[in-house]
Amino acid sequence: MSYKVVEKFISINGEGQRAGQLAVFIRFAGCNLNCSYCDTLWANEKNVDYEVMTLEDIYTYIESTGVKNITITGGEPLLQDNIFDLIKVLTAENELRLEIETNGSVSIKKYYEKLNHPPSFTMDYKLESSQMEDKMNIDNFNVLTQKDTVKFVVGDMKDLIKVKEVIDEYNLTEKTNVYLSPIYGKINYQDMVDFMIENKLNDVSLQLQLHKIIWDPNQKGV
Ligand SMILES: C[S@@+](CC[C@H](N)C(=O)[O-])C[C@H]1O[C@@H](n2cnc3c(N)ncnc32)[C@H](O)[C@@H]1O
Ligand SMILES: Nc1nc2[nH]cc(C(=O)O)c2c(=O)[nH]1
Ligand code: SF4
Ligand SMILES: [Mg+2]
Repeated sequence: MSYKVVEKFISINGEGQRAGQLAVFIRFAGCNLNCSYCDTLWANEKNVDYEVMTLEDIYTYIESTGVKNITITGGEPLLQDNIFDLIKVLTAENELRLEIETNGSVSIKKYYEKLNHPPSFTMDYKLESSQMEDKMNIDNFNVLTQKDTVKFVVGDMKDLIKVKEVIDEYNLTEKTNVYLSPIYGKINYQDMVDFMIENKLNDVSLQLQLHKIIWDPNQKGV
């Protein structure tokens, strides 16, 4: 079994429930979507340079870092051949905490049905600004748990209004964690907080991508 890895690195997680904590990142090549704002489009290009790694190579690398939080991302990691096997191995280790960044278009059901300890999914709900909203697999909302997160990456007021509608329609804050994150450089943070106040968005967390504040926002490998 082999995987197309475009980068692997240690950093702090800049996003999600474990933001600020050390994490080891494995980024896979290729994606089925083409979000208007994607900050890793390079990883989705057909001729991107990648390292072929076996399951054992990835496991050995992760173990060698001594870091317990693992983030698997991309690209769209769930489309990587044999990704189920890698997730199975990494979730079988009690002391590791696996987080998967996924784009909301791929079914995550089988991970709940077949694994004793499913990973934590951070699943985007792509809004109009992304131009990918019609690709969402809404069925995923039925399987998410308190370990998971739905993330809305917002670019404007219209996106924010939709966020509230989707949260209400699917009772998302009762099922799972809900995060709001700005498209980098696109929307004023204070306008987002004002919207949260005006609409009583309880149980929703505003998230700024820490790594884009700490490092150059275009820097890879951080
Ligand atoms: C690069 S994606 C890879 C994983 C998966 N394809 C997805 O979209 O969730 C990782 C996360 O970065 C977010 N992201 C990408 N570009 C962004 C940007 N310009 N500003 C804020 N978040 C961004 C995505 O929405 C997603 O939550
Ligand atoms: N530091 C850091 N944290 C992250 N959390 C999720 C990331 C991603 O690209 O999926 C990411 C990333 O690219 N860098
Ligand atoms: S789904 Fe993720 S990797 Fe794919 S284009 Fe959108 S943000 Fe980029
Ligand atoms: Mg990123």
